[in-house]
Amino acid sequence: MPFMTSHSFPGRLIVVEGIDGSGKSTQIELLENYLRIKGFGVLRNAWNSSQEISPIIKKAKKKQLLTPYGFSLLHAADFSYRYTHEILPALNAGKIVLSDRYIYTAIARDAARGIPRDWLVNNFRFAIRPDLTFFFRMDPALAYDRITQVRDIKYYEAGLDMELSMNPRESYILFQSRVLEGYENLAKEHGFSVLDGAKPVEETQRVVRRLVNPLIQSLL
Ligand SMILES: Nc1ncnc2c1ncn2[C@@H]1O[C@H](COP(=O)(O)OP(=O)(O)O)[C@@H](O)[C@H]1O
Ligand SMILES: Cc1cn([C@H]2C[C@H](O)[C@@H](COP(=O)(O)OP(=O)(O)O)O2)c(=O)[nH]c1=O
Repeated sequence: MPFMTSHSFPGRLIVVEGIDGSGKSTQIELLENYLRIKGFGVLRNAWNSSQEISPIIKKAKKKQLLTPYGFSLLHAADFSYRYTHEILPALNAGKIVLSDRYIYTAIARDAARGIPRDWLVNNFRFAIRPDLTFFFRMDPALAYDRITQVRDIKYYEAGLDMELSMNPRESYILFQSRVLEGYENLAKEHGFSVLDGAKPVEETQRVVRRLVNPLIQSLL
């Protein structure tokens, strides 16, 4: 069964992927502003953000109740809820959906926790192929330094549950290097638009807009 068929909705699905700290939120916010100013209908949609499921994930995090499988299924439930009730309706209405992370996050990140990749891919067989996927490639050490300039690193984003190292920086680099490997394989398989997350924000956003423009001309 072909994995992730392309879609025939009038809208466009644009995805940003990359490890924590690679610049996804920064770029997607700039792109959203750019598109809204040009008069496009835009829906920005983030990983782990549904009203229905993300509170459960938050509670489970606090108590560290679940295993990687448990969290992977909760994140998949959150995604399928948003996909059905937010993403598809927006695409059907001819909107541009900006997805801050997509199923690739689960495949790369949960596989880095030892979950079989085929099982993960199978959980998301229903999802359509995005029209454009940006992957902000980033050295984990640089990403760590960026994040910790503005906030503390999160327990799970550093992979501290994996007991790779007691040192948060070392753990982050080891865990996110595994996630990065997962992304590199997906980038080849799915033809991601790979950008250098270490480049200046404005330079990257210029490239992002240059790649998005041809995709949305017919929506004008
Ligand atoms: N190209 C860049 N150069 C320098 N700092 C950046 C760049 N892009 C983002 N940042 C900063 O790095 C931090 C993480 O960026 P963010 O967009 O939140 O990453 P992500 O959403 O991928 O976790 C933020 O403080 C942000 O301001
Ligand atoms: C909170 C938690 C997350 N995870 C997994 C789920 C996610 O794939 C990954 C990242 O967790 P986290 O960064 O907290 O989740 P999110 O960014 O989706 O809000 O860690 C566990 O395996 N066990 C846990 O207890």
